[in-house]
Amino acid sequence: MEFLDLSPIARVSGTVVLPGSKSISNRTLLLAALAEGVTEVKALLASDDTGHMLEALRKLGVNWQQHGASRDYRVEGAGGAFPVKHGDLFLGNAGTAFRPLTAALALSQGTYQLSGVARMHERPIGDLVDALRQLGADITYLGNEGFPPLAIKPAFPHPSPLPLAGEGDGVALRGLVRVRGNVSSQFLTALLMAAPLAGQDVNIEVVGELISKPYIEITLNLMRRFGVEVERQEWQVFTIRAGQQYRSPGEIHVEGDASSASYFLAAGAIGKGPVRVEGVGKSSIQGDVRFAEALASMGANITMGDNWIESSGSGKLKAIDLDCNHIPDAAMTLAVAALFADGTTTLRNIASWRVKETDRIAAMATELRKVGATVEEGPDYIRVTPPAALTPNAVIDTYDDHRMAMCFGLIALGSVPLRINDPKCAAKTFPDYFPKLQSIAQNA
Ligand SMILES: O=C(O)C1=C[C@@H](OP(=O)(O)O)[C@@H](O)[C@H](O)C1
Ligand SMILES: C=C(OP(=O)(O)O)C(=O)O
Repeated sequence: MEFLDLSPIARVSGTVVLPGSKSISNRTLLLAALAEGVTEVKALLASDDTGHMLEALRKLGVNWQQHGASRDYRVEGAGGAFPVKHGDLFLGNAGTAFRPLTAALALSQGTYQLSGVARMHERPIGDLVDALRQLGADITYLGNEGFPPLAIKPAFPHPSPLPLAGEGDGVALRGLVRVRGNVSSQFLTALLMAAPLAGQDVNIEVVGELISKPYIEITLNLMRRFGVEVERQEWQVFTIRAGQQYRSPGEIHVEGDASSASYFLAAGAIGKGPVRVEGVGKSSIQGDVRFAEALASMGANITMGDNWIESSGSGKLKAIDLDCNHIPDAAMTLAVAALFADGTTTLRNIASWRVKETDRIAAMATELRKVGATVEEGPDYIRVTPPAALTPNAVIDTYDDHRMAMCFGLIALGSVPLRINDPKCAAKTFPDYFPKLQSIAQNA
């Protein structure tokens, strides 16, 4: 197993230009592929997750070119469903590729198989498949019921009317789809983005609580930029009227990744700073910019411009008790920052951590204990009490989870050396994370 030995970091300061947002990159690629016209995508994220989406789109007959070695791409939209009507797609562990492509392909009148890494085959997709079946989709589980891999066949004889879903239980809207919202918001995102392919009005009703709501805002924002309006009643019912077609906005600039920003902002607060991240700021459409608020409540000094955020601090943080449902990814950074706090930190409403790249509540608890923390875990929370002094030379396992690798890198700021196993798993969203962390570090 490859590993990375980190020396103690005495302090950090400097500026980091962020890689592109994963969530915006993969949504933009898919919408550009389905749109009429050519989209110039600027500053796309280069990582495993976007690589899987690009590769899948190529196989599905979508032409795209990278401009030289830049992060800029030209995508020729198919003007509707995918041109290639059959194929096997391998999507790694990229939720933002797997879930939205499942929905778009289920409404593309073709025969496809979708698979991923072993962990992707343990990540639930049943709620999305149930919802797509209400629209007439023909989807079969090739492994365990409710999980990838999936086989998709042509849905219904296009453009014949869809079945009347929901009849008999009080609602009889044509094209009514019900989807559960409490496992992953990516299911609703996937339905929303694919809805214009259904050839009729689609009403999506969210059943139960909707988690990770800010990601739905990203979805609606990008759909709007590609010319499709969604009518909504709060977080409950979303209507996509028939007759709308994605149209290229010409050019889309991908913001820096706000979740990736969290590691450097936390570093600035723990390692004195100032650390500035460039690429996200006040005008960001990503919910994870609100990580900065959480860090401020731990005592960090935060300043923000339209396109940058800066953090600094005394090195000592205040413990917090926070509902993190709106920032599920950046909340992992808070769990490690909690090691530098003056008491017990509780992060609540994070049940979705258990079905992501690994069981993140269990993984976080196990690895934090290796550096001496006292950790209590529950079905949907984690409680971290820091030790008097961090245990040196911990060997941190990363569970093929990019965020485990990235947030545990911050432990070097606690004056201890440590080893990170399999640091290259950071490539899911941030291939040069560790060099960038070193670039702002002054070693002790
Ligand atoms: O839609 C998106 O881009 C994402 C939604 C979130 O997932 P959940 O909705 O499953 O919490 C988040 O954790 C993931 O990294 C990206
Ligand atoms: C949950 C994550 O990824 P995915 O898009 O695969 O769901 C993540 O990046 O933290």
